[in-house]
Amino acid sequence: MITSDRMAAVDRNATALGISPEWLMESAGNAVARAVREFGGPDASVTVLAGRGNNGGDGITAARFLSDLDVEVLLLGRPSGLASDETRAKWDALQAAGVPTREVTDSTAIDVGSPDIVVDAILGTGVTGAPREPERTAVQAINESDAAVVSVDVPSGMDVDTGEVVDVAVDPNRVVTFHDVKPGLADREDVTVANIGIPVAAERFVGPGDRQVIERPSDSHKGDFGRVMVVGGGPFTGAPALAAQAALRAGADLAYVVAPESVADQIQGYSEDLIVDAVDGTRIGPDHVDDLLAAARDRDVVLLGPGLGDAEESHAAVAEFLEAYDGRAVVDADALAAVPDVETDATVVCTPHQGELEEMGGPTADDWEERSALVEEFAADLGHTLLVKGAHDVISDGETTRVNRTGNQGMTAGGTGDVLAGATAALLAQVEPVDAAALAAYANGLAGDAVVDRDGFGLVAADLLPELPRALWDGRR
Ligand SMILES: NC(=O)C1=CN([C@@H]2O[C@H](COP(=O)(O)OP(=O)(O)OC[C@H]3O[C@@H](n4cnc5c(N)ncnc54)[C@H](O)[C@@H]3O)[C@@H](O)[C@H]2O)[C@H](O)CC1
Ligand SMILES: [K+]
Repeated sequence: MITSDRMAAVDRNATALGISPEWLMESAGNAVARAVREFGGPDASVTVLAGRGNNGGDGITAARFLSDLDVEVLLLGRPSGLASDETRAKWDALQAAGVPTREVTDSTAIDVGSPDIVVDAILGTGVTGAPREPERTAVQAINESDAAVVSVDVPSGMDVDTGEVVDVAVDPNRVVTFHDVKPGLADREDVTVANIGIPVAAERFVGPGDRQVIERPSDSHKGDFGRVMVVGGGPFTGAPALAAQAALRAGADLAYVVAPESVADQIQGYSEDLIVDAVDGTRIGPDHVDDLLAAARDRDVVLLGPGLGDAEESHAAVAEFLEAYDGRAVVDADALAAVPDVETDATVVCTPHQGELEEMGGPTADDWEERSALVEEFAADLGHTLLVKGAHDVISDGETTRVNRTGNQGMTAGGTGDVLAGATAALLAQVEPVDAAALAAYANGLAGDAVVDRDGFGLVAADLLPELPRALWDGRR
């Protein structure tokens, strides 16, 4: 099952793998044409009703595959109004093939005729709200015709994510949907799924399409993108500072560091963008837990671990905090050891490297494919999301598992994990855990690739910070 948002992300990932939207449309049109032949027999007459989006492009492509039959295309609009390059290319190919077409701009001029089969390629996953004109009349004309109806991808007018019909939708005899079943089509017996050549890699590997989960609407307010609180420092100071700065670079509105007073000034010294709150002493310990819980109430995500150290008292503090906390948390570094023994209502993303995973009782495997299956099982047992760092990062919540391939051997430098944890925390304030962890891993690796491509090896963790925005947004706004 796949939602339309995830489908759009996977499409984009396929493009990045060299599989162009035009190829996918060619496969989609071919699949529809095959279904029409199966359904209508060798002598069927066919009318394709095509909208201006890519759903229409699939129908236009199908008509070319059916050019040996009595086939006609009704385009709802003008060719100049076709929405994408690939649909225009398919329209030109249809014209060159000499398939008869009609352009209808006025809904009163819609005449489906009396073919054996109508192909419904009016609206697909790009529909918003109820069909407008002339699409609305076209939907009704299909439902009133005596023809058998084959819908392309989704019955036009239906919301594929919910199955809801706002006003009118096509009532088909068959739906040829692409790549995977959409939630709104589950439990229907008239649906077939066509493989259109999107490889497993486009879903499994995190890619540029995974960036589409984050948005920054123009009417946003301060705080909409999260307040992140980093709990750490004591034996180390750079780690919490890096993590908090990474949270800001990954889009958080405010980043707080709660650290022992012995190091608070030093942490503040790294950046004026950080809000540093000092607690007594030289280590985070159980005495601080009440204050941490109180502070966490006003924060969207808590990141536990950067620079915390492995003192017994700090370990105990993490465990006590998680037992009482029910918000969102990222757990990294020395804080990870507390997780397996803790009962918590918190939504937790753990970011171990292979060694830390094993210390948590997790699996080990050299081969990343085997590792990803084992990490999925362990995440399910643990009840938390895991981001296991390595040459191939494995991200799993026990159900959905993704693998990230960005990054390079320059990133073995100290502190890159703190940057990743901070970015994960920022994204966890905005999106679901597995999406946050996958995107953080992707962006962190891409940032490292940008630095090393430009400068060569010798990267330090702070180099990643200014690269994170481009890695996440690629100039999109
Ligand atoms: N990977 C795949 O699954 C592939 C799917 N393909 C097909 O592409 C469509 C989605 O295409 P898209 O262009 O995004 O959207 P639509 O064609 O569904 O419609 C957009 C079109 O319609 C206009 N519009 C939106 N809402 C309404 C409305 N309520 N009333 C009237 N008009 C509306 C909008 O302005 C656009 O012009 C998917 O379903 C598949 O069929 C690819 O071809 C192959 C890969
Ligand atoms: K359709």
